[in-house]
Amino acid sequence: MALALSHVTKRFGSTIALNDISLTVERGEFICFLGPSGCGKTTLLRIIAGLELAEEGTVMLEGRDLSETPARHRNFGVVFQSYSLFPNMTALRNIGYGLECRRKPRAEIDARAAEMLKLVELSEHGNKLPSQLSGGQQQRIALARALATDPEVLLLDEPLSALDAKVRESLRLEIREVQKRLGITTIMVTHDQEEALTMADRIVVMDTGTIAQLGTARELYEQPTSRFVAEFIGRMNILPVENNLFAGQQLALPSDKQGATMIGIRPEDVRIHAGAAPSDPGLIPVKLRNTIYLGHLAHLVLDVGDSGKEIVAEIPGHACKAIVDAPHLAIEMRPETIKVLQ
Ligand SMILES: Nc1ncnc2c1ncn2[C@@H]1O[C@H](COP(=O)(O)OP(=O)(O)OP(=O)(O)O)[C@@H](O)[C@H]1O
Repeated sequence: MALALSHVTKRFGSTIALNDISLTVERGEFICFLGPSGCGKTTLLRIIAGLELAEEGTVMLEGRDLSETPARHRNFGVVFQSYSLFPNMTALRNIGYGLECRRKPRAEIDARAAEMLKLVELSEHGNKLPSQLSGGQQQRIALARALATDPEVLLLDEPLSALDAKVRESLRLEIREVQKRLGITTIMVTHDQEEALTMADRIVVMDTGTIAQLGTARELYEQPTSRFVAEFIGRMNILPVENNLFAGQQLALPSDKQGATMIGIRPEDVRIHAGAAPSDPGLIPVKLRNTIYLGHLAHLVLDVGDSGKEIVAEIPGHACKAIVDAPHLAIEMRPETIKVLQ
């Protein structure tokens, strides 16, 4: 294990920014802290970086307690949201700056800066000033600068959020590729679930200073343990259940899910039966309120009987017409697709 946080707590006045956070990060792993604004993800990253002090708890790197180690001696590479490059220095000098501070020989600095520039595929831009580079290029220089000192851990604080969507998407893949090639342990803060899902080995979903759930993208999507996570990762229909009944219909809940009061079902798991007789057992009659056609797929907004509840179903775009034209519609919720939530 590379990094171990145990019982980290941080308050700002009466605000508890972090409440008893414990987690471990494996060597070479890419971890994302994901959560809504104010949940504490930046504070946690800053505590790991040594830019903020935890009131309680410890941060250990490879078994060493970092509590007494100031930020500049932690050998972490950090990239912030704003590129924070020195505007009067060329890309190459920006990259080599950390090595200059460490008083490395000039030849070593130049060679390393050129190597890092190549790594982020900007070799032909080394002599440009930041103002002569695009936002995406500046952020790649910032990444190269963070990596130049050969840090033990790379910390990324919303590094892509200032960039437009297209650049962001290509940089996601590029950062991930560089991270994998170097095998560097990396922690990234983001509030963008898609970013976390596409980049991270494991995701720490945070909610008001606590860890709501920690897992791979697939675990979080397929087995969310709470409503918060279920709604934060992907789309989820949240439905109230009483005595295994939903909207007056008996649900076929498996034995370990009996007694649930709230269930979730993903739109793509809601099965539509077009033309089904309303009384078919196991089916719940619905009425189509709205169709959102997105080309390869469509979202159907369905009213469940007279219950006042709605369910969103996702279907392939080509199946849309038959459903819209059907005289009766019903949905089926297969037990294995139903998630019990708290
Ligand atoms: N320096 C500070 N002084 C006072 N309160 C702070 C300070 N820094 C953070 N907070 C509070 O601590 C909580 C966690 O803040 P933090 O910046 O870590 O959240 P975040 O999840 O990174 O949010 P965002 O996505 O908006 O950056 C918030 O309630 C915030 O207002």
